[in-house]
Amino acid sequence: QSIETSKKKWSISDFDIGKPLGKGKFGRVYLARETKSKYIVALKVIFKEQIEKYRLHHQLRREMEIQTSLRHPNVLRLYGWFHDAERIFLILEYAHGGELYRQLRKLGHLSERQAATYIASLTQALAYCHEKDVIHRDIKPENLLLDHEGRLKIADFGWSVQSRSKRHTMCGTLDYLAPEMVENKAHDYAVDNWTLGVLCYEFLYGAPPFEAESQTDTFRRIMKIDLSFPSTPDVSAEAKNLITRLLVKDSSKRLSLHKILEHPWIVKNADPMGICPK
Ligand SMILES: CC(=O)NC[C@@H]1CCN(c2c(Cl)cnc3[nH]c(-c4cn(C)nc4C)nc23)C1
Repeated sequence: QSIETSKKKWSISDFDIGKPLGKGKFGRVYLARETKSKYIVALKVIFKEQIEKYRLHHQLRREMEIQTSLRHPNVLRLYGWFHDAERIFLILEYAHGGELYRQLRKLGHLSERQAATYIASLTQALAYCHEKDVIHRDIKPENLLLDHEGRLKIADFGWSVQSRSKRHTMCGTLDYLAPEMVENKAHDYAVDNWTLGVLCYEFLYGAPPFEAESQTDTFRRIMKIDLSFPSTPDVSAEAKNLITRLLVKDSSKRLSLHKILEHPWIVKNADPMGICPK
């Protein structure tokens, strides 16, 4: 039985539980090994009474349906799930490299090649998700993991929606919210394009573009598109051009995912294998 076969009825006795890896939105995540195959996974444990208390059934079910259906090298796999009396267990792909966030904090900011490689990977993953009518809406460094080769993996679809229609619900921290979400207006796929602009800026400068002391000030800066580029680190004009063409208030005027992949800065700097050699 490989971990990939979905027919198998898994249970907690099929796994040796290892160290805690951190906490996701609804519960904790542990390193775990499937006893027979010795396959390493991340096991996300969610307490049913937490889900009931916050009435997050539909959201959790949606996260599971979405993540199970997605197959992309830059999207963390959900292999399957099982439950017991009080807990739900998600059997997730284990990303050996950990959270991209930690690498960003450690390095301060990334090189243009590394940043372009991650943005290209994210763009390809989002293009794939949008083809499957999935808007992630919560792409931020904490939800980005790295595999053993340094390849980016989007995790945590807790806030994503399967939708054709426009969406209205608030979510995520403010720094990454597009104007139409900040204004709680109907929004569509283009929110993810905006977020790519925010992330590209943060990868290159080490902080998001509209960071401010208070949420109110961040709101204001987003609504005004109050974008400025520090003089250090020295960032190429092409990188600034891409960021400027994504952080556009009118969502219909943002650079499309396909146009991002053709942008000179991406073409010149992104590593085609999604792994930026050190
Ligand atoms: C996106 C998200 O759900 N973040 C919260 C959970 C924290 C650990 N989660 C992991 C998930 Cl869901 C999958 N793989 C992981 N690998 C790691 C990790 C590896 N190292 C060396 N350090 C860490 C940490 N963590 C995970 C996800």
